[in-house]
Amino acid sequence: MMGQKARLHSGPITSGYLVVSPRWIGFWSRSLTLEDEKYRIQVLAIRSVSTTEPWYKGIPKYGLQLDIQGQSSLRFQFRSEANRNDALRKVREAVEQLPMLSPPSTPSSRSLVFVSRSNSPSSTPTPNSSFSAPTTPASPATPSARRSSAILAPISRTVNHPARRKIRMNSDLILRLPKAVNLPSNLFYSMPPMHFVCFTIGSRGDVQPYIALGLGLIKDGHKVTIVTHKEYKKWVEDFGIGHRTAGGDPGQLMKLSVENKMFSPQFFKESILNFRSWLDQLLRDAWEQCSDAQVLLESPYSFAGVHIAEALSIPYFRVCTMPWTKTTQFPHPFISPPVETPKFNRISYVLFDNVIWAATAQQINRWRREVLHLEPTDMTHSAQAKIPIMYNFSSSVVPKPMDWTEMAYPSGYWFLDNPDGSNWTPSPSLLSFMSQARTDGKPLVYIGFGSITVPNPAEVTQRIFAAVVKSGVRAIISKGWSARMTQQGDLTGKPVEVDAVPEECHVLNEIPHDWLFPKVDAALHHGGAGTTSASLRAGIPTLIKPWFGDQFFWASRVQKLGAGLKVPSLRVGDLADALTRATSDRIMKEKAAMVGEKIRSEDGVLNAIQFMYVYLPRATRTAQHLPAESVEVHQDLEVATVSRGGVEGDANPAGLRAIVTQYSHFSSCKLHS
Ligand SMILES: CC(C)[C@@H](C)/C=C/[C@@H](C)[C@H]1CC[C@H]2C3=CC=C4C[C@@H](O[C@@H]5O[C@H](CO)[C@@H](O)[C@H](O)[C@H]5O)CC[C@]4(C)[C@H]3CC[C@]12C
Ligand SMILES: O=c1ccn([C@@H]2O[C@H](COP(=O)(O)OP(=O)(O)O)[C@@H](O)[C@H]2O)c(=O)[nH]1
Repeated sequence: MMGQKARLHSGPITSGYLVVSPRWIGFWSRSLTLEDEKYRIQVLAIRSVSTTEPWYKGIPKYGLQLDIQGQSSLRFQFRSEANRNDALRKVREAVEQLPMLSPPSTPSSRSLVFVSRSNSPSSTPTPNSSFSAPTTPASPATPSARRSSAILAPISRTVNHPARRKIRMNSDLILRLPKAVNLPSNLFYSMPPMHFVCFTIGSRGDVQPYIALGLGLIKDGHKVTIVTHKEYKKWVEDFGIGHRTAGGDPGQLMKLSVENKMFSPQFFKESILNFRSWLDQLLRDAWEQCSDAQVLLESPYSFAGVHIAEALSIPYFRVCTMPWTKTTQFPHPFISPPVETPKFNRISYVLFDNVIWAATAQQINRWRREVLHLEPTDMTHSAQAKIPIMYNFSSSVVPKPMDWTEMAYPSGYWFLDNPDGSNWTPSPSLLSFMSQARTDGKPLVYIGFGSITVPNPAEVTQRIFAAVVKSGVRAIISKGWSARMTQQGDLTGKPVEVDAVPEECHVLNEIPHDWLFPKVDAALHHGGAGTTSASLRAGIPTLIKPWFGDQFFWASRVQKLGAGLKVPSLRVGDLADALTRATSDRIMKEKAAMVGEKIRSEDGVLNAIQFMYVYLPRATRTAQHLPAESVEVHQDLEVATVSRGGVEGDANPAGLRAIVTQYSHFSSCKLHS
């Protein structure tokens, strides 16, 4: 289908085709070298469309700008004013007509509307004219009433319902099915029991999300094992999840990451000098501990999983707490660029992948040859575009970049409530401190830096005390992993001694954030993905003093959301100013509360499980290793609208059977009551 030729300015200028349909605006550009550029924008998300000045003075180029909710604007360039005006008109018509459209239509009626070379547009827009979408946007789909058109995006969770039927579809059928489009909005999947193995390294924040996901998978009948540091064994097993050991001492990994700016020459010098043997051991342990997996999930910086999945020919999904797929929207979280430009942002991911691969390729290929009995590989093997990756963060915090494909899926956060077990209870002294703060009419805040092994904990603690007193708040202060330093002395081995704790502060080691954060007025922390998600979910202003890695990214996000601030330093004045602002700025409080409401409305764990079921075939390099019957389709009989042969109809088994018969000629499949 040809659309209107246009050029897109999104970093590199790319030539391609712009197509407008009643619900979607599409642009794609075929690349001879790099990957194609594909954009698919919901008309619903268009906030305004306007003409723009020619980009190159003197050369007759005609510009069109799309302002998109939550995203950077897209600017197109057309060869002629007529083409530009025609595109403007088509987009305007689509935006105006959207509210009048019937509920999501069937594929047969949703034919694409071309931006044709009309020479006599009905209303010739004047140059620089602009058009804004109606202020009352069409009612956005609520989480449980997914629009059928959203099926083009990864499947989202629908309401669970006891009265549902099962259709077993075997792997042949799944793999030969056309891309499932326009399925009834109440369909969701489950599958026969399988052994999911999750391989991750790092801090608590790298493990806790997998426990949350694991509990969801176990609830759906699966077996789950988390392969990670020995330090987390009891914690994981207390949740009824299997644990196997790999990765060595996480404290050493964090120390390396905190003391040496991630991705800096010093970082690589230190890691190459002291972590080569660590990597060899990690690879050996990973193969031993993951060899009975039927589905393998991995944090991308654990290195081994993608190769193990190839050796076992099993489905493989990446999981990440931070953006890891290249985009023009923001730089790689481990690379703090001097300036953020679309082009540099995109290049930062390529740079990161290439440098990490160059540093590890020799060891990985030796391991592939000697242990996995696989041929050596190269960068293309683990190219992100081919691997489904789930991001356990919310699109309300990080809107999905338009240059991410459907294989990059922000599922929503994977929250683990009662992370310290259901027997945890607050101490009487803590409850008394919190009650006194309320009695005294003082704001109550949390301060803690999680798994950061703070280099000089005693000095940092004194500064925090001084800032709390100066700002007039009451503070619950968590020592977190810096408590490790207190026992072992600081980085120089010098014992850490802390002066008397002021009455405005209550110090503890760790505390479940899901319990505490809804009870305080603000949180000041290091910006770990998990801690950030916890304070945002609680709807309280989030103050972030970043130390390394993705924490700078999260600090930028909360600031852009208006739901918090990046704290520039640990100077007493900066800390006190931030605490005062967060506990007094009404607008920040309101924005934080709005973000919290959106996050609480999502179910990231179930969205992720649904994504894996839908994309299982594509996550498998060779499909024959899928289980004989891999997917069951559940139909919520009471609520679903069933498309029968392309016609919306009532929910009933006959309708469901219609769906099945549409595909049954591919292979045998049964309808279970
Ligand atoms: C030996 C090789 C030549 C050399 C290249 C290998 C070096 C490795 C030791 C390091 C290479 C990549 C590093 C890491 C990557 C990512 C990590 C995630 C991080 O977890 C995050 O902690 C944050 C702070 O709390 C938090 O914001 C976020 O939510 C967490 O996901 C922890 C460190 C690390 C695992 C890091 C460790 C060193 C290697 C693996
Ligand atoms: O005292 C604590 C410290 C951490 N957490 C939780 O543990 C996870 C830590 O994840 P994060 O990504 O912040 O990384 P880390 O703390 O490991 O650096 C988050 O969900 C926190 O909410 C908690 O509940 N209480």
